[in-house]
Amino acid sequence: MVAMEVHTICDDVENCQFIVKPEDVNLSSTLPKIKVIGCGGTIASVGANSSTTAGYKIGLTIQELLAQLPDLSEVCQIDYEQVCNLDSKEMNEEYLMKVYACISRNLQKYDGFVITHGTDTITESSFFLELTLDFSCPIVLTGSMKPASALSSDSMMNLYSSFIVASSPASKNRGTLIVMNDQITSGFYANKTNANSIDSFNVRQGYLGNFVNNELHYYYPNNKPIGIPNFRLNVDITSLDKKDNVYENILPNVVILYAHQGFNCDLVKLVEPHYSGIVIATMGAGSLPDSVNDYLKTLNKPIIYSKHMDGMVPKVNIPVSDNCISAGYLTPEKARILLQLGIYSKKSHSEIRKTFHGVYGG
Ligand SMILES: NC(=O)C[C@H](N)C(=O)O
Repeated sequence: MVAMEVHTICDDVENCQFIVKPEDVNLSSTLPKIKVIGCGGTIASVGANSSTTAGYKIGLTIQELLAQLPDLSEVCQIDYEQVCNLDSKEMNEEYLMKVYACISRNLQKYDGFVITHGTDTITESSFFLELTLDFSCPIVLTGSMKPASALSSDSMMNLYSSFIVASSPASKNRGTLIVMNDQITSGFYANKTNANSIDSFNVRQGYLGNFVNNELHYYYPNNKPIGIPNFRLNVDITSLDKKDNVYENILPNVVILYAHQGFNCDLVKLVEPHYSGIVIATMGAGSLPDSVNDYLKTLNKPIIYSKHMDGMVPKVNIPVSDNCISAGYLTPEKARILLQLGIYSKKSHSEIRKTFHGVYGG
């Protein structure tokens, strides 16, 4: 791994004014108390040199990132916890549950949370946390598209603006938020739309607000997206991140299949016995060959019809069968999470259908 010099604005990170250890959070201070949870991603990564924007490695801890921030001592108190330090392609149920447990345990103690995360799967995590946590405080997820070591990296600015957003009372009751490239987006709606551009988190539903020169502007009053169900997870949040393997296999297995010209039942038959449910990224707005639809109707498990581009799947485009359900506007990745939670909560096919309908017009 290539070492990067960390330019520390606080000479003594351990004792600097706004970064504190969890046990040192001053509960009587009137400044908002923000917990930052480090998960890794490009925001914490280092390239071979300052022009490198690919092939970089995760190289910075959350503490090292915090050390590069401008002074926030008049804005908030920050403490940190490194839950993992990974490219988000390695994020899985285990790490997601650790993040869930960390926030659940600390909800009463903090005024807001910032999660640093790889952008490839940041919207899966924001969507999962939205559906499983019962919260009104700001939960901000951020990442970057260029490594922290790159010229014009978006890494530190995204992190900095996330603290401003998480510290503001105006950010309460808006659900999970993704703060990237000066834009504030709903973590429920946001999708990554480009693999390279720093302006990647565009959403049809619009940005919630903007961040310019330390000023935070929301375009709409505080509100969460409509119809979001809340799933109660029956997990021990106190011991969840202490024991090994406690958090594995909590959620049922759901697979995503990607349809294309010539798609047939072969792959479906191969994977079907191993999964509790299947999401299919269909062609267009729910299209699958008739032979595949006929087979899927016979399965005694939920099949979610999603699209693999922008748009939605109207109900009339999919087979009329108890187990065949439209994902509405949901991407296949988010449909997978919603289906996992539905099956975990022992919902019937018609209850799962209602959930998809309510959450995103499925
Ligand atoms: N921009 C990024 O963060 C991409 C990186 N591969 C990740 O998801 O961890």
